[in-house]
Amino acid sequence: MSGRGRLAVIAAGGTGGHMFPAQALAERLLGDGWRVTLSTDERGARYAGGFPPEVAREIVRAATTARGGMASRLAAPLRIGQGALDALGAMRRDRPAVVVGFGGYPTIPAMGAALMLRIPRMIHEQNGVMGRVNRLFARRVDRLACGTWPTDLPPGVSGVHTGNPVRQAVLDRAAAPYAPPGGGPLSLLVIGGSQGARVLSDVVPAAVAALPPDIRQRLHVSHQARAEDAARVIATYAAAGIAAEVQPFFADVPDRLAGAQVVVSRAGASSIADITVIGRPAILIPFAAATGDHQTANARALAETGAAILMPETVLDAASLTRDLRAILTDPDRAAQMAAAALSLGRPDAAARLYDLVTDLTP
Ligand SMILES: CC(=O)N[C@H]1[C@@H](OP(=O)(O)OP(=O)(O)OC[C@H]2O[C@@H](n3ccc(=O)[nH]c3=O)[C@H](O)[C@@H]2O)O[C@H](CO)[C@@H](O)[C@@H]1O
Repeated sequence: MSGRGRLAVIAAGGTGGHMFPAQALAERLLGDGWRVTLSTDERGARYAGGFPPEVAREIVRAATTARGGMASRLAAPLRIGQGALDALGAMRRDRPAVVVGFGGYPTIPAMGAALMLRIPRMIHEQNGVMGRVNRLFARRVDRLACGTWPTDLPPGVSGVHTGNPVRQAVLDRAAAPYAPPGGGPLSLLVIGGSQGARVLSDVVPAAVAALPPDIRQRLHVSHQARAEDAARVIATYAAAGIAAEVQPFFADVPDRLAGAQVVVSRAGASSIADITVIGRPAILIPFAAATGDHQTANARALAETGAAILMPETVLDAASLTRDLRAILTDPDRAAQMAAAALSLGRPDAAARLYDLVTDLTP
């Protein structure tokens, strides 16, 4: 095994969008004999439940200067500095062979410490527009791996396209045969990223309730909704006689994706990676306020190949969504073509490519 017990520190934080690709690389490294430490903050640790238990956790102090009230913004540099000291101490002690950052403020301490100690370093950018922290380190790393092609790489910086790595549970369903919508049961999956999306709870149940009765009667909806939105989502589906499961986070999304005839989703990088690796038709509603509108950039490739319908939030309403859902659910040929187009964009080898970059850096 080429890892031979060497240590890789994986730094990720903020949302699941950073944590899930990090998990995919961690799974791969462990499988090849590496030891892995996850460096994150308390918020990031909430999304680390799926990491293999062999992965050690290093919870660092972290903060953001981009959000929050004035007092927390002013205190942020101090907290980041404390976090960097935590990370520096841990790295002096453990001497990792490589540090890989996946973006988010909690990666600043680990990436900064690796820079100071001249430990080989790499970042992975998931989106079509770079995140702030990855941009900060883009010139100070040995490799920049890209999930898609960022439109705003800093001048003189070149990236390596790896795709966005997906978790093993997604790989286990990769290219699972698609059952186009026919006369039998129909399944719709609604996901709003790792935190759920209020707008999907505002619009999707009403759109589904307006589908023709013969579709509604055969439909099962899995709808991820924030806890505060769940009651009204459940009530709308129930009033329309639609079988629906509503949860704040589905732990078995790969299975639900594999079983879906159509998916309504935000256009976060991992959601798109999952949809394309398994290969399902999608209606994508990018989060308009994402940094640099990167979700629209993420969704564009799917829309351009006919894998997905891209519906900007500005034009989103229940009637448009009903129209598009109906178009897919009543046209098996089109649905099958969309599923095949999605699959053609999937990168099931992304974790392996990322892993190859790690081993290149650590001969
Ligand atoms: C609001 C926001 O700024 N989101 C950003 C965040 O993504 P965010 O954390 O929202 O989500 P992503 O779409 O990248 O990933 C969500 C992951 O959670 C999974 N899932 C989702 C719902 C569920 O019930 N169960 C489940 O397992 C999805 O299948 C996917 O694997 O980081 C991403 C990567 O930098 C960005 O592209 C997103 O724009």
